[in-house]
Amino acid sequence: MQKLASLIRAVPDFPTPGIVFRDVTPLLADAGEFARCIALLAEPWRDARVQAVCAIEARGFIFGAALATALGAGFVPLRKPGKLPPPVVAVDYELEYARDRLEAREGALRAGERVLIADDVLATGGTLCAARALVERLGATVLGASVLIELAALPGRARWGNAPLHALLSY
Ligand SMILES: O=P(O)(O)OC[C@H]1O[C@H](OP(=O)(O)OP(=O)(O)O)[C@H](O)[C@@H]1O
Ligand SMILES: Nc1ncnc2[nH]cnc12
Repeated sequence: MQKLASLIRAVPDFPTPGIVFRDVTPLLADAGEFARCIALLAEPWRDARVQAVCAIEARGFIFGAALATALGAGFVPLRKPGKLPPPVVAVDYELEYARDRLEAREGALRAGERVLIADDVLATGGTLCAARALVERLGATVLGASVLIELAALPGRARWGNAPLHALLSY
């Protein structure tokens, strides 16, 4: 885990003063560690019969799509506004440093489909909770969430509540 963690760069005061940005691009560029990271993310969900991984644009797509492949599940992108053609279903949310909206294709998930939500970073939890609301609005069942990094000083985990939440690294 130490090698993996060493490939995540901490960048102070980005994108705004006071934020320590966790840059995962060095990890993505390391073939062995990226593959190991996906295997470790998949591990707790191997027996969960995940049918679809829903991940959040943009960095969430990288981990979510690889995780879907590792779990033998489909992949459903939850996108920023104006990227998906209509009809879409939308949910508004707040970030650590911005405000945004998530959209999914109407009918992207089947009723009761077993969904794992994936993202790179859990900070305030606004994004992950918006993703859950969107998936539920589409009629699917949220099994839990998988993130690479949890920022433990922020209230993300508390906001997510009691549903399963797996984080590989905590800062
Ligand atoms: O827990 P929260 O406070 O909601 O923050 C976490 C979200 O913030 C980042 O996304 P960002 O909007 O910066 O987009 P990007 O993936 O397009 O870089 C990150 O990838 C998560 O999706
Ligand atoms: N501190 C942070 N680093 C990287 N991505 C983030 N998304 C929200 N907060 C973040």
